[in-house]
Amino acid sequence: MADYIFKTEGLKKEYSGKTVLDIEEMEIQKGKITAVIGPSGAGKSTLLHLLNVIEAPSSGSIWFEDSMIGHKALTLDIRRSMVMVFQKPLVFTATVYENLAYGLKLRKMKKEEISQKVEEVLEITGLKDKRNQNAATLSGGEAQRVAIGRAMVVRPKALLLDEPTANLDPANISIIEDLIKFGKANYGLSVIIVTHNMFQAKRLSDNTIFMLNGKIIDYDTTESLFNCPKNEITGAFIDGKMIY
Ligand SMILES: Nc1ncnc2c1ncn2[C@@H]1O[C@H](COP(=O)(O)OP(=O)(O)OP(=O)(O)O)[C@@H](O)[C@H]1O
Repeated sequence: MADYIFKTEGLKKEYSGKTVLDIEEMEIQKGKITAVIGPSGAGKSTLLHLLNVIEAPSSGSIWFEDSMIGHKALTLDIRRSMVMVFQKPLVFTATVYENLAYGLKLRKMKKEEISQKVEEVLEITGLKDKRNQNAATLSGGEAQRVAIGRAMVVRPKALLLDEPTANLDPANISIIEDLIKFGKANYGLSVIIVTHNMFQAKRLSDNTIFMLNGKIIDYDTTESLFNCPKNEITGAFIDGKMIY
């Protein structure tokens, strides 16, 4: 088995003839948390969309473990092995419990197993007291905890997070970061998180990718990238300087 969860080669994305993503080669390590940082418009969300097969690349190839993936080659098994969570939490107008149980019911899991898995996630999301509340009435932070809990409860192999804690308060950010770490430690999740929060990237990730103008400028362990960046532009960016 490959030691990467995703691998790409010659990945390019163009919109109306303008190249917004151009990555020669990239591997995302399995079982690790990888942060993607970079200024607005660098192509971070585009990269996640391509990995999640929400959008097709203009050219290039993507592998999920040992399988090449794309719109024409995506088995249900692989589709269910990766889940993406967006900045704006998506919840169904149903109880918190029903939201968390949804994906498990879809997989035709036994009631007792669903209950056991949902109880664990209710505990780690801190939503036990809200189990019967309509998720549509939750606060933004609680709703995002439901969205990430729902993504994790089905035990995907990869969790793709696009700025999941933007606009949330420190308490919710802390719960969500603990949730992500729990998923890595207990479910063996591979996580890719796009974040504008440098402190979050440092706190949470094993590896960090720095993107600029659609390209990967730096890709290193988080410790090396933040403590001794090999690239001058990376250093300037993480110091909060304008780089464009
Ligand atoms: N559907 C689209 N049509 C045209 N251009 C697009 C489309 N989606 C993204 N782009 C462009 O691609 C570039 C990269 O966008 P992307 O959203 O990936 O950047 P980002 O690094 O995630 O930015 P941010 O941090 O602001 O979310 C931007 O210039 C954006 O305007």
